[in-house]
This record gives sequence, structure tokens and C-alpha cells, in this order.
Amino acid sequence: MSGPRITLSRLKKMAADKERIAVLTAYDAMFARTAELAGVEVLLIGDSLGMVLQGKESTVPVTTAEIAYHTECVARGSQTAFIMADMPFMTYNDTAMACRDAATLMRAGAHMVKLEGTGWLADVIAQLSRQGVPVCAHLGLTPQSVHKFGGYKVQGKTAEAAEIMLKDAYALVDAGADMLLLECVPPDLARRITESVAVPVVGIGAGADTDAQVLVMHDMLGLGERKPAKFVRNFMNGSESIQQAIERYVQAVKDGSFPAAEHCFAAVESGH
Ligand SMILES: Nc1nc(=O)c2c([nH]1)NC[C@@H]1CN(c3ccc(C(=O)N[C@@H](CCC(=O)O)C(=O)O)cc3)CN21
Ligand SMILES: CC(C)C(=O)C(=O)O
Ligand SMILES: [Mg+2]
Repeated sequence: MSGPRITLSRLKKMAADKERIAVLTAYDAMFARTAELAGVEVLLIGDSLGMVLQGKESTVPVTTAEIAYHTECVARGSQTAFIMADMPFMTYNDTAMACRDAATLMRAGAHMVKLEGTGWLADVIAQLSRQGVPVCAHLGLTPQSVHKFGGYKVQGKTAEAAEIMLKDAYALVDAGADMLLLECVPPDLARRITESVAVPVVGIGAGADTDAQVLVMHDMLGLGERKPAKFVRNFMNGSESIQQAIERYVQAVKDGSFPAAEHCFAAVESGH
């Protein structure tokens, strides 16, 4: 990827034109640059760094200072990507707190912040949006709530849960969210949400019909003793370099061959 910096308006245009967007996590300068040279449009400094880089059991212990440090590293390495940074667990309970910590991440080089939640995020999103901070609202399997969910479990599986998520998605876009991210939801629900809102929708374990796809870079490079989740494909298989593996990920996102049915979750559990 060369040329001018990707902007939010460019991403909105791509989504409107049905041109799929490739998103990937990055936590440092050289992987950030490698990913954008491979064609990745959006780099996410995910709080997954708590698990991937720090070896922690969940994303819950990650702090804003840690995300800010990695955002600075990514921003220094990056020339063309749109940079999105996760706001950590319990740093956006109220608008004052959210604005202070979002400012730290924007100063570190982020172009957008991502918050996990449901309809309750509306007030915080409205204030960040008024202050000029683009927000991505992360719905569905929100890993910061792992202890409340009792594990990393697919969300929106019942018709009732799906309707609630659809309404939350509308409410958050109305409040000013400029992007949505859906994690581990049935493909049909992800498609309905994508068709119903005017902002780009990113999916992970949410089927092929969202405007964008995201994966954790280490997962798609096949690191780790076992595949971390059903939605991951190892793009290092058959690739000669990390950059080529990421190019193949970008290609598979663009042509719709990733994710395939094997990377998706059914809406209703098979009877047992
Ligand atoms: N390396 C890494 N990759 C990730 O994608 C990731 C992280 N870390 N850390 C934060 C969260 C945790 N994530 C996860 C982790 C596990 C599953 C998982 O095992 N899902 C089950 C579905 C269970 C069900 O059917 O309800 C699966 O079969 O994949 C999903 C998301 C996604 N995020
Ligand atoms: C898995 C993605 C969506 C994320 O939030 C992260 O990397 O923290
Ligand atoms: Mg995250």
C-alpha cells in the first residue's frame, strides 16, 4: 500500500462501493509497515496485545499507557494505514474518563478509538464524536466481558438477542459511531446489521458479508501451539514470507474467499 494516508472518508467510500477492507492488528513499527505494504488498510492496536505480547490470560489487565506505547510504535512505522486503537477495560465508564484516555491514544497517533459495549455506549460515543474523535463500537463477543460471559462465547444466537444487537447497532450509529465491529456473531445477523447501517462494519467470526474483516496478526501467521479460534485461517501455510502471507490474507478478504463457512458460527446450536 503506497500513496496518501487512508482516511475515514476513504473507508466509508470503499464500504459504499462494496470494496472490501482488510484490517489487521499491529503492535510495533516493522509489522505495521509490513502489513500496510501488503495492502492492509486499517491497523488495529488491539488490547489482544495483553494475551499475544504479554502472555496474560485475558485482555482485562491491559492499560491505556500500554496501548498508547504500542500505538506510538505503530504510528512511527506506518505511512499509509488508518490507525485504530482499543480503549482498555473500564476506561470509558463515563464521558470525562473516556475523553481523557481517548486523548492519550489520539496523541499517541491513533486516528480512531474502539470501545466494547452495547447500547449504553451511546452517551460516551456522542461526546467523543462531538470532540472530533472517530469511534468504532465493538459489539457481540466483547472480550473485556469474558468473565461475565463465562468464556469466549458466540453472541446474538437467538432471534431475541439478534434483535437487541440490531437495535444497539442503530443506536450507536445514531449517537455518532463511525464504524462498527462485530465479533463472533452468526453471519446472517452480521449481514443484516451491515445492510442496515451507513458506516463500515468490520467482522471477525461474523461471516463474509461485512464490509471489512479483521484478524489478530499472530493468529493468521500461525503462531501459537494451537489455533486460537474457529474463525482463524493460517495464511503462513504455503507462503514464503510474512509479507506474502499478509498479501494472501488481503487478497482473500478482497475476493470474499475468507472467511469461508468453516470460519463461521451457526445461529442455532445443533440439538444435543
Ligand atoms: N490471539 C488472539 N486472537 C484473538 O482473536 C483474540 C485474542 N487473542 N484475545 C482477545 C480476544 C479473545 N478472542 C476469542 C478467543 C476464543 C474464541 C473461541 O474460542 N471461540 C469459540 C466459540 C465458542 C462458542 O461456540 O460459543 C470457537 O470455537 O472458536 C473466540 C474469540 C478473540 N480475541
Ligand atoms: C480481535 C480484535 C477485534 C480486537 O479487538 C483486538 O485485537 O483486541
Ligand atoms: Mg480488542
